[in-house]
Amino acid sequence: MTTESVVESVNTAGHLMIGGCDALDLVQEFQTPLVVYDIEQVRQQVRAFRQAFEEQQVNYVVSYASKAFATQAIYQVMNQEKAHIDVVSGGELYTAIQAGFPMAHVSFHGNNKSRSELELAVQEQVGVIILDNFDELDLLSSILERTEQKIAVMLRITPDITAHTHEYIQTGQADSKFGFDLPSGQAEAALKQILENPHLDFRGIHAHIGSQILAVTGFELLAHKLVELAAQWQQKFQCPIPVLNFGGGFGIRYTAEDHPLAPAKFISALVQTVKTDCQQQQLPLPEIWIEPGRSLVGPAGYNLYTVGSSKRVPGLKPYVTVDGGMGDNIRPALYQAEYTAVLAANPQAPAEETIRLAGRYCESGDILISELEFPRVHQGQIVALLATGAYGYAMASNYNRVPRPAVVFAEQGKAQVVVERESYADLNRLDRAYQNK
Ligand SMILES: Cc1ncc(COP(=O)(O)O)c(C=O)c1O
Ligand SMILES: N[C@@H](CCCC[NH3+])C(=O)O
Repeated sequence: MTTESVVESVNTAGHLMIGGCDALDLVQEFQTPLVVYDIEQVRQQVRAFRQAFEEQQVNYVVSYASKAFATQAIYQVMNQEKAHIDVVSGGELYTAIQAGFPMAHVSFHGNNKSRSELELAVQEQVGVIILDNFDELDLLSSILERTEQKIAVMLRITPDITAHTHEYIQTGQADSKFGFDLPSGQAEAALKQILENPHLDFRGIHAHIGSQILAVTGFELLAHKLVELAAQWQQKFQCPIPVLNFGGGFGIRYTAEDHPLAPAKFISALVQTVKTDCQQQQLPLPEIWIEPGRSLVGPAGYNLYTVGSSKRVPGLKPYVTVDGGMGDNIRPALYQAEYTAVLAANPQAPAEETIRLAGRYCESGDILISELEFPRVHQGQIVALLATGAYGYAMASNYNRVPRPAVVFAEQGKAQVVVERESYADLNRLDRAYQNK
């Protein structure tokens, strides 16, 4: 991919700017590898989705799929922007509690929620639990019976819509581990159980078709499917279906080859389909919920690295290695995900050669960008990987016993650490000597 096609904001010195801060100043202050978020950009994305719904004049919820990047600070930002969140584990839920996030605005997802996770969700009275399977339905029912509590639930169905994206991030195909199957009648059987259970308050139907989706077609198909199902169920069981939740999956631009749609395009196509179908089916218009993860935080994230060693062999594409890699961004190794990078000191510098931007981890597959047209770079220069804000830090590991980077939020020229850089001592904090005498 080419750097020329990337337009990033620069200051008068020609340096990359993130959230009004000079990227080189950020490196000076916080070192590398460093994860930086332009928080205004996050806010703008949330507002763009909300605005798109406002224009359609429907009741809606934008719920941030926090698996994309789950920290107390981002939960605070989402709350300021009136977004709900969805969590998929006790850990994310605990983080949201610590952040003071309103529990009524939390949806709890997951295909194997444990007893203790469900107990925590019930104790905290999260807004809604998205039921994924019969075992969970039984487990939750037993907890509620014992505690004599009630909770709102939605039913996640497998929509059998195959999103045009990487196989590993497809979730809506018929043979998926997520959700209740429709053709076999299992989803309907689950609904009956829910409606018969006085501890469960049925809020609606959920489905998610996949991630990094760049066209509206899948969402329109999903809208047809969920409205039809809602109409059938309402007629058969006389139950209101207050909410249709269409999940997330809205794609973003990683490279010049990606052409994502603006939130307004996705939302108007989705809402228009729901409105038309509801009218045809004589179904009252439900609340429309979405769960964007990647699209809210992805574009706003930057991974800053320092160039270390290079390997240049005549006839072979050079390896230029940075001080991070698959430990802070597993996506290239895991999904062959593509990224764009720029030189922080001069994002507009013309390309001089095609390199492989390699990571520092002991894996041949630890290549962040396998074909990057780039200026000739030297040790000590700073490279910024763009659009790393979703599923980057969130999927970070301590592979090779490398501490995870710090995370900084930059907004209006001010920068603040929101996750400290791990130290070697942090890595050893949970280790215990082996007492084998
Ligand atoms: C149920 C559900 N909702 C929302 C998301 C968020 O997806 P994305 O980050 O692509 O918007 C996912 C992940 O794919 C998901 O499984
Ligand atoms: N982790 C994936 C997305 C997972 C979506 C979860 N349902 C990615 O980086 O693209």
